[in-house]
Amino acid sequence: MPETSQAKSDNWWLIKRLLRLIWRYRGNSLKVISLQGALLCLGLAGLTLTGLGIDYIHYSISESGITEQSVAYPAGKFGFTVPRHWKPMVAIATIAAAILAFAILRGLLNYAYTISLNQLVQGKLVVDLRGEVYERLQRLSFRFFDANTTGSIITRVTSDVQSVRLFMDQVVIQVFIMSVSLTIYTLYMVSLSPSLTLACLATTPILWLFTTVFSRRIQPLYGKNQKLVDRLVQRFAENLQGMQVIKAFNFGNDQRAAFEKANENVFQQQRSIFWRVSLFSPTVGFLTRVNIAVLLGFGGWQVINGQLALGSGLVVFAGLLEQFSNQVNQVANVANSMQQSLIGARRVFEILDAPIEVKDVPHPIHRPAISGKVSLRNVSFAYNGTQSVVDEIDLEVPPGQCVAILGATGSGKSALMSLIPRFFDPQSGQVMIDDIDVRQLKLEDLRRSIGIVFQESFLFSNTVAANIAFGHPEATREQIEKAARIAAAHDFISALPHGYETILGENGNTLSGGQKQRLAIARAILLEPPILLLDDPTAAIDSETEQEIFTALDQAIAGRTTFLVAHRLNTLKRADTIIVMERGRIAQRGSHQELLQQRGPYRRVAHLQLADTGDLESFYRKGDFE
Ligand SMILES: Nc1ncnc2c1ncn2[C@@H]1O[C@H](COP(=O)(O)OP(=O)(O)OP(=O)(O)O)[C@@H](O)[C@H]1O
Repeated sequence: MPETSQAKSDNWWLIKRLLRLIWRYRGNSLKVISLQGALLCLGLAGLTLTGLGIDYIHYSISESGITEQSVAYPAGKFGFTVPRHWKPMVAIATIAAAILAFAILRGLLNYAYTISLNQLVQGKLVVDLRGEVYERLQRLSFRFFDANTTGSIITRVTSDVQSVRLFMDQVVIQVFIMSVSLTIYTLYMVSLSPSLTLACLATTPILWLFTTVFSRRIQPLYGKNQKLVDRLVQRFAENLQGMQVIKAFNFGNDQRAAFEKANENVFQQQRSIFWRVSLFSPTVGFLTRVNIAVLLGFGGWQVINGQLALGSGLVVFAGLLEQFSNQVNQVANVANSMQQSLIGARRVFEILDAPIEVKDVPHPIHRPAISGKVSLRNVSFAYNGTQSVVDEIDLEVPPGQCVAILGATGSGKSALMSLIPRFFDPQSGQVMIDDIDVRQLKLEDLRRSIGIVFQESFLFSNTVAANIAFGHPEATREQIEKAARIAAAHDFISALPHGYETILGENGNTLSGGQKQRLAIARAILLEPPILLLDDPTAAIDSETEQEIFTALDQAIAGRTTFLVAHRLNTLKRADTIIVMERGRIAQRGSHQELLQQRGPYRRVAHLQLADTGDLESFYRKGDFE
């Protein structure tokens, strides 16, 4: 398909989708549109009364002989008339009072309209849509987050959702109001003078043409603008997260310059949009003003020749034309909002439509109690679908056993572990728990049976207790403290100013690395899961604290199937089985003693560490090595 027709059909698809979305709010939209309808009627009534008033004054002047021209008694429109027996001042005061009453009513209705519209778009549409996007983000797999930057995701949930709102209030409702009012104004004008209507509206087709060209030109600019904003937000978020590195490497000025550049790019892009929009609105304004000149010339001539009444004819016509022009002027805003909302909507729908790769099968197996047997059968996995980072792995772990994983960085240890809680699904082979393929197990049951501690753990800006009970808010204080004791965290928590109720800073930045990891361990073991995944939890911790944690963890590991990524011999020795990974494959497997007896990577690592600590000789003396 050529690019333009592809873009056109894309836009149509988006518009249809947006209309379906808005259809959900038809009740409230109808209320808003009805209020606008009432405002339109009141406006017309006020205008008609003004025309009647002027005609009546004109008539009264001619009757009193101030002017020689004879004027016909004003004919009422829409039933508005002045009874012939009324005194002139009474009639004029009554008309003025009626105009005032309509104006007050209009003001009140306008207020109701603004409130209803705001409730509809901000209180309903935006809130619902944001909720849906958030909900979807929770269910999307890690692959989505690898492919999209945090900055882009944040702008989609914030400003792009607001752009979708524009489609409702600035496009759909506006177009509806515009079509109805333009039709009514045109009919009213035709009823007053068909020839004057034709003359005054002659410029309208040029206006439509101009608007179409404008829309086509502006849309790609909005698209580019969103991308630049994404980049700006991303840079900002990274700067905040990496503040420590920036300061440590004295890179503040360069980062500031880079940020300013991104900021400038957004500004330049917005300026180029602003230039076009600023040029478009006055041009449309000028075209509509041409009509007013025509009205004065041609309409004035009709009044002088007695073909048109002064008030209910020319003045009302002028009022209608003014309203007509105001509505047509909105075309520029509508076209602008339309392009903005289509760009935003496309980005929001990209999230709502992103495939949920890891999800429950239609009738998943419900297993609240799992014994913890884990089997991997010929499992291969590639992040990108082609290059395996886990390659044909077979592993059988009976319930309650501890498997330690050793391997060089990038050998696939984390990738292997991430297949057990289904952070990813393997391309081939099966991961089984209690002899059930994890893809058949209810995802909630699966994740509930697994406690995980990552290399670096994220803590929320909440209390210590809430962080430990994260994911299990129903946990009692007793359970929380028990988990903290097992993770050797109770003592330092008790020493905090408010103990378990101490509020942590963002990502627990008021704690040390070791303290954070201990909270993460407490969080993982809180509900005593049958399976524990410990992905090098002490990587960033000194060996003394590591020993302290692992001594405490012995109690947690006992009786649970545990996968433990570790590098230090003292930790590895605790495992029933050790597997050594190399480029996604298991290069060696066995117990500590068995592996020490074999030539291979494990023995090399052991050798190096023992030499480092000065224990190598004593090992040889004890005959641990061949
Ligand atoms: N999200 C990802 N997308 C694509 N490739 C990835 C992703 N995460 C890791 N990789 C790559 O997959 C391979 C295995 O990574 P993995 O994190 O499993 O290694 P690891 O053994 O746990 O390393 P480390 O000890 O450094 O944590 C590496 O080559 C890595 O570059």
